[in-house]
Amino acid sequence: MDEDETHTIVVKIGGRAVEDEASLHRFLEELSGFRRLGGNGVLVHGGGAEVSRISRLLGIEPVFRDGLRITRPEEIPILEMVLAGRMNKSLVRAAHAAGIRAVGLSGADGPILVGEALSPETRTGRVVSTDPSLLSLLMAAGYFPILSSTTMDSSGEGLNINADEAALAVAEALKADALIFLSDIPGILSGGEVLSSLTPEEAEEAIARGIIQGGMIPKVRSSLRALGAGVGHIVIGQYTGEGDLRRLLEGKTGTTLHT
Ligand SMILES: Nc1ncnc2c1ncn2[C@@H]1O[C@H](COP(=O)(O)OP(=O)(O)O)[C@@H](O)[C@H]1O
Ligand SMILES: CC(=O)N[C@@H](CCC(=O)OP(=O)(O)O)C(=O)O
Repeated sequence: MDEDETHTIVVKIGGRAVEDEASLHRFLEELSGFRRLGGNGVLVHGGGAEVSRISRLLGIEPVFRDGLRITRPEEIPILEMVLAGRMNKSLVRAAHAAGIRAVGLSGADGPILVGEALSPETRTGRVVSTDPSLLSLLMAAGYFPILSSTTMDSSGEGLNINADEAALAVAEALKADALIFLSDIPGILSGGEVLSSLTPEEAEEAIARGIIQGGMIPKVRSSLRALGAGVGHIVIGQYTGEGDLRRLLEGKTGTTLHT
């Protein structure tokens, strides 16, 4: 990034990527450097695997369809405890340790994200409105927002939004220059190889053929919507070591989605 350019990036970090403490620390150090050069951004995090682990301890067997948790009302407090609580606060602490003035939020703060349930039987939702003004206010004051995807509907009832979809909504609302999905895989895999780029047509075909499955489906669908919304650069990949953030932003690693 040139020193006179201001870039706004949205990074979505998946739950399993957060658990790799050494990589997380290196990523936050590089993010801190990006901010010192004048870059802005928001970190949206997941944590679905940890939610499932705690749910099972409490006797609730998680149910997923096409990578989305089919959320029952009794799972909302667990989601809020794990995502808006433990995951969010541990990321905020790790970011401060890397020199980032982080502020932890959930989608319901502001509210940044308001959703609606996919059907009357579930508390899994889709985003219906995004207000980025709280995020912009914090960024303008030098803070770095770290956002969990838990939120609410228009009557204040808790709602579970997939973190990939929350990241898409934020990237769209902020008109971000780039949307980066950091996961536990180096990109979209086909036959064991990372695909360096993918068009919307190729992505839909890969979903239809079962090459893209489970948690990769919401990531790819959110990427395709971000492409349609004019987000400049969309990449799915992994952070393993110093320089990966720059390489992901330059499309030199991971899978870049393009038209
Ligand atoms: N074609 C594919 N390429 C890479 N990963 C895939 C693919 N299809 C399914 N996956 C699965 O998607 C997972 C990433 O999604 P998810 O578990 O939701 O991660 P995150 O927590 O980062 O959002 C990978 O670990 C992998 O198991
Ligand atoms: C509706 C839905 O699926 N919500 C997700 C929210 C967390 C998430 O997306 O976590 P990862 O990014 O780590 O997968 C869930 O309940 O698991």
